[in-house]
Amino acid sequence: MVLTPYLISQDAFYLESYARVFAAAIAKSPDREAMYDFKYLLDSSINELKLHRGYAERWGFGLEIRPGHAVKIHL
Ligand SMILES: Cc1ncc(CN)c(N)n1
Repeated sequence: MVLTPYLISQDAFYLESYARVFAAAIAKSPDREAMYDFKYLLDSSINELKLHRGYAERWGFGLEIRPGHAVKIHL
């Protein structure tokens, strides 16, 4: 797969959405074990999002984009 600014931006939207869901899941976790599990997923999403930000900065494009059809149906 060729990484393009559009693909990276769309994936960043996907990752940010998942990160927000995992953050909400931490708040709603029934116990600490569940909190730890969701924190791991939150951290993983944020770390990947930072990689996307790195591409955006290096290649000179913004990550603020509206979700395309594929992302909308994926979420
Ligand atoms: C579509 C999609 N699915 C999964 C991941 C997590 N690597 C991602 N970045 N983008």
